[in-house]
Amino acid sequence: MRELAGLKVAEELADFIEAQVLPGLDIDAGAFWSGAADIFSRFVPRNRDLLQKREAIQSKIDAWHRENPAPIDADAYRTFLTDLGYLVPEPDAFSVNPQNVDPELAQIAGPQLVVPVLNARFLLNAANARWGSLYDALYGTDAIPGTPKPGGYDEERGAMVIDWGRQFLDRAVPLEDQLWSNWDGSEPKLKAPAQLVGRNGKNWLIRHNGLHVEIVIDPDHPVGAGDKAGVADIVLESAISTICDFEDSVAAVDAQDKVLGYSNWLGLMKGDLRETFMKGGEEMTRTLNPDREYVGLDGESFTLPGRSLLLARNVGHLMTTPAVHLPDGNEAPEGILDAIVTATIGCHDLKRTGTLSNSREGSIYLVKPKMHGPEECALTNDLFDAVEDMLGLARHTIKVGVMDEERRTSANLAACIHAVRDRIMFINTGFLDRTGDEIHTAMRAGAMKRKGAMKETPWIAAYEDRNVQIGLACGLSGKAQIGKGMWAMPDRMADMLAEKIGHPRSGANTAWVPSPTAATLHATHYHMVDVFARQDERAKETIAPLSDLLTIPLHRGENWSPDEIRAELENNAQGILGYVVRWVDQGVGCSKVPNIDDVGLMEDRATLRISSQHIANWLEHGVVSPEEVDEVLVAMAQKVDAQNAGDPAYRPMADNPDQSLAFQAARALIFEGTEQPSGYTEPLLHAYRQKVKAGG
Ligand SMILES: CC(=O)SCCNC(=O)CCNC(=O)[C@H](O)C(C)(C)COP(=O)(O)OP(=O)(O)OC[C@H]1O[C@@H](n2cnc3c(N)ncnc32)[C@H](O)[C@@H]1OP(=O)(O)O
Ligand SMILES: O=CC(=O)O
Ligand SMILES: [Mg+2]
Repeated sequence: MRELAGLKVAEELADFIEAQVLPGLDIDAGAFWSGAADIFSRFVPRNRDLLQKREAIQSKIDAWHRENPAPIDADAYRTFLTDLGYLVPEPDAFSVNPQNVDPELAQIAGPQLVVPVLNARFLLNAANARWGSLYDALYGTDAIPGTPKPGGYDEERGAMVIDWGRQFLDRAVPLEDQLWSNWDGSEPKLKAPAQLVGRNGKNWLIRHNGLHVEIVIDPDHPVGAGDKAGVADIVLESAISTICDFEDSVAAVDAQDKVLGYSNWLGLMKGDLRETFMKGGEEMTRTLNPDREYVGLDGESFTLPGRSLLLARNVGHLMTTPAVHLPDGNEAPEGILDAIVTATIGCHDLKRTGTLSNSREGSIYLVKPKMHGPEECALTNDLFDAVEDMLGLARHTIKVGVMDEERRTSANLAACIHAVRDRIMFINTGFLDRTGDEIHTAMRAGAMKRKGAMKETPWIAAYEDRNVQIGLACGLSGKAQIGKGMWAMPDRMADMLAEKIGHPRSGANTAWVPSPTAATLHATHYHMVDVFARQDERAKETIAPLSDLLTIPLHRGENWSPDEIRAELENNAQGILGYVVRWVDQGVGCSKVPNIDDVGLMEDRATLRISSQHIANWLEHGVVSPEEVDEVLVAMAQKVDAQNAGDPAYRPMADNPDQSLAFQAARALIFEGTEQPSGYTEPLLHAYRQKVKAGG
């Protein structure tokens, strides 16, 4: 550790900041560390107090439920929450006022991709996923029934893809007097002629609902050769923005991990990130795509962004990091370090020290997760003020995306938005964490419904509705995003196409997707729905009642059979083990884990929070016994071992669960679940991963 302005900073972090981050920024190392030390000294006590407040509130809620067993008296419960300060007064009517927000967030409705920041190969892919091949996305997934026949291009499937693509164009950008399938490749006469905006060589560029569609003409291409208009592909503007995630999709437990994440973010902000890897037996190097060149119909050249607008999701207020120790010897809050370092790195984009630019409007975009209520949002706001002062940035250069994913934030959403009203770039419903917090907050109220049934309960409908309605009432439309959550079945693209259109229909101008392919397919939805018109309609609605939001999803006399209980338990246990084993043993923070029906599910720390809290809740209320849980964990460990048999780096758990740190971590997440702060999984995951890294 190096002593810097009273802080003890891990060597690799100190070296990274001084040798790679600060050069080019006109910030002197001494000033940086004293600025950082000053921010820690000002914000650490407040951060700690707010964490203590979380615990104090939770223990009072626990006690109330013990004294007021279900059925819950809704009025008494609400009075209790008000007296507790859990519910705060609504602010007077106001409108948010962020300045210099890029159009990708304020004006364009389209998909938002999320990508783990520790994986440079995926990160580059994500940044480049601004544009995606619709033909590839359809051909290679279940969006089209069946699978490609092996042995080269499957013409029959190709024909289905082409047909799908033409029908999409007919719906999104119809021709005046014919179907796109009859088009001969001459200048397309669109029903709305102004939608035809330019050319790239022979390709045609169309703009609809703020999104571009490029019709690729290449008669020499195998697909274009068989097409009477020579169409080789339809390329869609897809991942309009991308969240580079330092939080729930990564396993970052020490200075080494943090520096890897920060250095990838630096590569993105400077535009020089590159990664070389083997794919299909060949070495390939991936870099960031340049912007795209077009010629307008008036003959004037113009460019369009070649890359997704990039945001960094910092960690929340809870965790501390061994990368920096405070003068009192304690670890520093990781969220404060993230704010300082990711914003400093963002200055490379503002100063254009590299070749490519991210924010054309000169903003730095940081997403803040897992905040509980307005005081915690105010902490973030003041912290970002302090970071701006330290870096000499104009006030509100750093924008914030507020994840509405904790119950105290949903219940006080207008006040939360008010706390960051001049820097807000989005609110969104992180329904996965939010479900975890729903269970944890009401842990002592009774046994929860099964996980699947939870989606049909009043609280979640009210949560989704209120997020849009309150966002609109606070004036977010046209200024910031109102977003929806993740599609967590990365291989189920047909289902996604059928269901996720519900997000733009709900008035959301973005929704999360797990992969570039999903981004391209989800982009088609924003051609079907005019989101801003939907927002105008929804702005007239009455806001869904808080009482629905506060209705706890308790089991109500459903007569679960032993088989149903077992199935629920097995499903949760398998998901936990399948995810935790890769996190703890291999440092993989986001995985596709097959569920009991062999559907690959995206698992991250938020889905783990739900599964572990759910079993903890059933244990607490005697729906399952500790012995049953232990027995199921061992049985599921065998299953997970079998699922990973092809991975040479995998360490089996079932033969000797007592010796497997991964198995022990999974078990602790359940058996110590009621005691974990807000039901979060990161304290235990970090502790076990650190043991593995230490050679344990
Ligand atoms: C509740 C929440 O907080 S949700 C937010 C956190 N979740 C996420 O960030 C999800 C991000 N997604 C992922 O990490 C991955 O898609 C997973 C883990 C779900 C699946 O990963 P895999 O099993 O490796 O995916 P799969 O084999 O289907 O595809 C891999 C290919 O897709 C690409 N890919 C997959 N996901 C992404 C992504 N999010 N961004 C960019 N590229 C991606 C990879 O680059 C790779 O392509 P390449 O070989 O050309 O590099
Ligand atoms: O972060 C997203 C969530 O659903 O949780
Ligand atoms: Mg979350």
